[in-house]
Amino acid sequence: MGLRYLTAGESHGPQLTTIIEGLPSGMPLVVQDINEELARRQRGYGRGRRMQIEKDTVEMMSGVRHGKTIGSPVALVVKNNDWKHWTKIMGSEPLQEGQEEEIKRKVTRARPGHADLNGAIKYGHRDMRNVLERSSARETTVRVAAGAVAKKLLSLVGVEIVGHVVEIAGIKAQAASTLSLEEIKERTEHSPVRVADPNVEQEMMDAIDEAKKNGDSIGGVVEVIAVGMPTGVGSYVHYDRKLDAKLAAAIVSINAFKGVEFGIGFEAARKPGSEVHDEIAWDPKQGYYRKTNRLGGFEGGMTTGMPIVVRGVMKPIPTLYKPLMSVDIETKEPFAASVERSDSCAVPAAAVVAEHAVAWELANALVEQFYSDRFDTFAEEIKRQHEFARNF
Ligand SMILES: Cc1cc2nc3c(=O)[nH]c(=O)nc-3n(C[C@H](O)[C@H](O)[C@H](O)COP(=O)(O)O)c2cc1C
Ligand SMILES: C=C(O[C@@H]1CC(C(=O)O)=C[C@@H](OP(=O)(O)O)[C@H]1O)C(=O)O
Repeated sequence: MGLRYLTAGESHGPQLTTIIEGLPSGMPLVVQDINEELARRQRGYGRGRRMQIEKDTVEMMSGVRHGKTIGSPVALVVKNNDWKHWTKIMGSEPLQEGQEEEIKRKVTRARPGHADLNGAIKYGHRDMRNVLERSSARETTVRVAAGAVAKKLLSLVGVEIVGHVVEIAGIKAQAASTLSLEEIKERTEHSPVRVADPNVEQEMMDAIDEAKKNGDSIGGVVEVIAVGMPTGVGSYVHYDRKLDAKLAAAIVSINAFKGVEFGIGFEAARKPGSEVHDEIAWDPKQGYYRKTNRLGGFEGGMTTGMPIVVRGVMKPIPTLYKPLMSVDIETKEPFAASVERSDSCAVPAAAVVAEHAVAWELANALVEQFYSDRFDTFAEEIKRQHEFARNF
């Protein structure tokens, strides 16, 4: 038994919804736990006007009573403020005769890099709005809401997690490996680009301004660090039980993410084994540990007990105010792609999304491995695993 969640909702529809199942009963949870994370996702330099329209907050519709989970599914809703401007275009009622052209705002010129054309062909939509409404990263709002619940569970069993930006458009932050997780949290929380290295902050902001001015977009790299996971979570026995593989899928599932690495990542291809693998040591206080953490907290699909370090690369935003060429699906003529209101860089926001995507997978892995219907016994099992590993 693990956790699962679904999301529903269009970008300009009335609301986004998530239903989370499998949380142990008796876990403390309040809306503020989630709202703080939603606010973090909304901050970040480079976003378009939509973020000024929205002020994402969650309504808890089920599964929590008097500040604690009760074992039943937790349903969370985030209303779209923008919906009021889109009720005609996005309404569920059939259109009246003559209304079609007036209100539909049909999208027929696919944006290269977005889901428009493939989605239209797949589902047979002549209006690509039917695709973009759901492929939009607006959905990451409720993924963060579900991830915030996971983060809460993790914090209650001693696992802390942070996501931050390490590169934007080729501008690299100094490695944060010398900083503690707390320091990274503190430094990045008030940084407009969510970067721990203050020396590159302005340069990154300038690059975003420049891209915006040119009607272009830029991408970057985010890093998520998690500390406090017990040793031996995940498994080597089967491909679909490897926890690093699940984290990789979670990162690439985020809109516009194209690659993942753990620890020194792709650098491992260029180094001998003696400079990649982490020597094992033991001391009476902490038990086994690695002298370095180049593999980013995983061996054999299982946690080593060292910090988990996972990075993801985000491509530049596909919607360009100076659009690339495309084809109109009505006429088959070449046309500049549609321009929808858009961000020019969403890497800082995506760092928060990645943090929550990883939090979800870690919480799920703990629930699967230390399953209990009750939160108190679940938390005790995790404590026992820490002790077991320490005394092994
Ligand atoms: C936080 C966030 C904000 C995004 N904002 C935009 C945007 O404003 N305009 C856009 O075209 N794409 C935006 N994207 C990226 C698209 O959603 C994404 O490229 C698209 O769904 C196609 O999926 P793929 O790039 O993963 O193939 C955003 C992604 C994230 C994570
Ligand atoms: C709404 C969000 O991001 C959106 C993601 C997105 C896309 O194509 O992915 C396109 C833009 O939508 P809109 O045209 O409504 O401004 C972004 O604002 C959000 O992050 O909450």
